[in-house]
Amino acid sequence: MNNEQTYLDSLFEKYLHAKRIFKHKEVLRHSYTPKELPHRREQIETLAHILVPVLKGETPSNIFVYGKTGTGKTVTIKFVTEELKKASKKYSVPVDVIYLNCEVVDTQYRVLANIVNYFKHESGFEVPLVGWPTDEVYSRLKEVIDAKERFVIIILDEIDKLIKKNGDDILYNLTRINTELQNARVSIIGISNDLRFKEYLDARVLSSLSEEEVVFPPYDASQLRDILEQRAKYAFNDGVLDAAVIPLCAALAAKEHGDARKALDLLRVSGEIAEREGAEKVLERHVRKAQEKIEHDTMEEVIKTLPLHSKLVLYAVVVLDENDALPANTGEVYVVYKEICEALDVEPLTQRRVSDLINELDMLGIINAKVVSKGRYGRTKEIRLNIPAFKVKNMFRRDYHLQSLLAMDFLKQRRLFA
Ligand SMILES: Nc1ncnc2c1ncn2[C@@H]1O[C@H](COP(=O)(O)OP(=O)(O)OP(=O)(O)O)[C@@H](O)[C@H]1O
Repeated sequence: MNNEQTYLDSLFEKYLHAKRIFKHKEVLRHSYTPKELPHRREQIETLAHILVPVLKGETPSNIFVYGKTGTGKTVTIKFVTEELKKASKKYSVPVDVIYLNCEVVDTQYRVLANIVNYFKHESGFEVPLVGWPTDEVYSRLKEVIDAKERFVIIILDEIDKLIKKNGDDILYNLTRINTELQNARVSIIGISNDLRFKEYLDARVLSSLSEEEVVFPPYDASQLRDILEQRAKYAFNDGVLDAAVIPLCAALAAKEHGDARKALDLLRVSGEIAEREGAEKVLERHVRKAQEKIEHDTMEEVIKTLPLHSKLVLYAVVVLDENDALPANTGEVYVVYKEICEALDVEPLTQRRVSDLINELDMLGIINAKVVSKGRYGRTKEIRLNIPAFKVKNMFRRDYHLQSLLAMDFLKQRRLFA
């Protein structure tokens, strides 16, 4: 009882008196827009040069922006368009900037409706997010935009998601819209981290979207270090970061195609781990732990969102692993997969489809499916699990279908390998 009391007395004390690691943690969040963007001067200048005609009352070119994930495309475009808005006030040129993330706003209808609704305070009406004929929303859009002389810049972030799902009609319409307007002028900025997406565009649409192209190359380790240092100044208390921390976060993120988001996540999570431990300083070992945690969380997210049959195939691999039967070939995985389907009363897919799902799991890095030559017996796949089986099972515990398999202790019931 006494011990318990002492423990409870200090439950909050130890956290209360722990040295505070963060000064302003929100500075490390994705939603924060920094005031300076190290190593993006060239892209900022190029964009400013393309957009400056607005201030002289001329229509700027459409822009296609591309580069790998975490290379600062979104933050830079937001930064430059924000500056443009400030400058436009000085020169009394009305400019509206509409930012749409096409991962969320993912149909032609929604894009058009969101643009119409951006002006709702001015126009006094709103389009429902479903239900109207698309043509009608498009007519409304022209009407509200053209209500006065102005420049409207429409930013379509993750534009590839929209086009792959719906085709390029929307871009065809939006890039031609100026011919149908009297007063307003529209420019499009499309952002993508998938270059191949250009193949989805009709040649005419592509040439109007890419009147100007701006490329965002990946950051190297030393550039990432500068970015982290600049953010860390505001985010952490003085002297709490060990000298090795920022270089390590930068080096780890540079290994993965120079992703600034990854570098910032590593730094933030390292700080959080140190804080939870009640440590005085963030050290190299906190970064290592942070990396493990982030990898685990990302994998968990990927596994959680797999379609049912991919989960069942993965579960079959886990069963084989727990029975020391890995590496296995596709046929062996298929046998266990079919048993699992039977136990769940789910119609199994064909072995061919399952073989495709195995390839997908391999591409996601969850399993490893290596093709090996078996001499005159031809080629076969050797399938292994890339994550410890118990971790996959822990992730599955929150899944409705797999919960029931775990509950019936399918692994033990299975006598084939016992
Ligand atoms: N030069 C920079 N200076 C400071 N922070 C940066 C810089 N570049 C990127 N960041 C930060 O890195 C994170 C990722 O940047 P951003 O979202 O702009 O990348 P992106 O290229 O649009 O990625 P995605 O294609 O995945 O959307 C953000 O938190 C952003 O603030």
